[in-house]
Amino acid sequence: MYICLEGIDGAGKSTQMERLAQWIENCGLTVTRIREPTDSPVGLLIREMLQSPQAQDEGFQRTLALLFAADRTLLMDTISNEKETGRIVLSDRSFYSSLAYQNGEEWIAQINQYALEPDLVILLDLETEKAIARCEGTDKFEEATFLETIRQRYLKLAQEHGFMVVNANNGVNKVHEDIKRIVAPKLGMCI
Ligand SMILES: Nc1ncnc2c1ncn2[C@@H]1O[C@H](COP(=O)(O)OP(=O)(O)O)[C@@H](O)[C@H]1O
Ligand SMILES: Cc1cn([C@H]2C[C@H](O)[C@@H](COP(=O)(O)OP(=O)(O)O)O2)c(=O)[nH]c1=O
Repeated sequence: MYICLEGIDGAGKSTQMERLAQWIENCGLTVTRIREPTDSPVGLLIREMLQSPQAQDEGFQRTLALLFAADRTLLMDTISNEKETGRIVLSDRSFYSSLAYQNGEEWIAQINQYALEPDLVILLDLETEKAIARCEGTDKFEEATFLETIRQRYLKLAQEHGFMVVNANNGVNKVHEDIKRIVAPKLGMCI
């Protein structure tokens, strides 16, 4: 099963990924953790480019969208193989991040046509002000108005694609419990 956590910068994806992975492993299942952008040369290039002052320029954004699509294409064989062997793939982000952060829905869908759809997407919905407070504003993507736009796009995607939405404004343990309640029945596990 391919499970993905989505949400704006600072929503708690990395924190919850680790807790969820440990809980699933403690229940005796094998988990493969992935994240986007990856640690591949493409992913490292993306992270470098995100620091650029031009990160939000339209042309730059098109290049980033292509790089994000290329970066995730490298993951697809791994995800397919892990699913075939019955392992759980837990991902921090997916191609839905490109639909939320980059512009041109049809084009984004086209360049991501080889991206696998997660079997379960959990959106960590966080108030933008809290996200800004949690992030050091390390890259251009962490500006309040920009993040609020992204947050609203995620909520629209959630409605269109059946994401499970978790209130990420709560404490870490409460968010973790809410995520477990969603994942447990999908994996035939008890909480
Ligand atoms: N539920 C929470 N309440 C308060 N702070 C949190 C919560 N979840 C995560 N954090 C903190 O917010 C920051 C961003 O969390 P992180 O998991 O890295 O988010 P993301 O991966 O979505 O950017 C970290 O400093 C983390 O310790
Ligand atoms: C995967 C992906 C990430 N991003 C953005 C979201 C983040 O601002 C940035 C780096 O992702 P990430 O390291 O996950 O940031 P964070 O942990 O703060 O959420 O890249 C896109 O714009 N498009 C994408 O397709």
